Amino acid sequence: MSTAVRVRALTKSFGDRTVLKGLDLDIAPGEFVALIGESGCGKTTLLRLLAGLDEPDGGDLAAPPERMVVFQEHRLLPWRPVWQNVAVGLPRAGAREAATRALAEVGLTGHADAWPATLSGGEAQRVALARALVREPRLLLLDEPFAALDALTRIKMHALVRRLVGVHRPAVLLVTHDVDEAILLADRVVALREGRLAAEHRVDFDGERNRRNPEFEELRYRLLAELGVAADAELAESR
Ligand SMILES: Nc1ncnc2c1ncn2[C@@H]1O[C@H](COP(=O)(O)OP(=O)(O)OP(=O)(O)O)[C@@H](O)[C@H]1O
Repeated sequence: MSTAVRVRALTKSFGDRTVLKGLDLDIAPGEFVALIGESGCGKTTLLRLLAGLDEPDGGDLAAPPERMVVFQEHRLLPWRPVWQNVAVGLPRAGAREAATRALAEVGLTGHADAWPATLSGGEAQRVALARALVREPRLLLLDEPFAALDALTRIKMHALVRRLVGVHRPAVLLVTHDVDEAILLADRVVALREGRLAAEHRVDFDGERNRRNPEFEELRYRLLAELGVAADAELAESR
């Protein structure tokens, strides 16, 4: 089987704190994997290694060079209009057309000449998504890209990302601490705990993929149990 991402026995420490302790992970071409885990467990550390932004201490890591990252904050250049933010780094010939197409895909056709500062948080994240997808990456790395958005915008972004990923078919690693988000979006959910993958589940429900499906609820509680927070979640929800 071909893989987009292949990670074996990956280790990473910061000072005397070992964050990744021999982690294995494969992602197939076009597969959408969500990585969940408690705050500080090393999710962003893994994503940064896959993005080539940091070096592992040990183990093997193979990821395609055609990779793009969308972060929690949009990281747009404030001194460039929206279309130039999308086109940044593209060959000059055809850059405007490519940016225009990408902005249309994320529903921002009318905003090509706007300045980033005039965008809402959700719009800015859609520009960041357009900037990533316009390059047709083989690997799309999403580091909690919806965490700073309000709940209604987040719902819309979930639908948009699912649609766009279905069209462009990159391999995706979504880092999130939101179990529901992971189950709603991913083909496979993996849980990181104490430096290793503690669990993984394929999301292939018989019924529809929404919170009303009992299969959704069952997987959600199983994942919360595997993360060690199921009892806390039940307590919080019974209030
Ligand atoms: N550059 C760094 N220098 C020192 N320590 C770091 C560095 N980057 C991460 N760490 C530490 O590594 C651990 C894992 O951090 P990481 O950001 O990967 O966690 P996370 O699972 O993404 O957390 P969160 O969900 O809160 O974003 C934390 O204890 C963090 O303080």
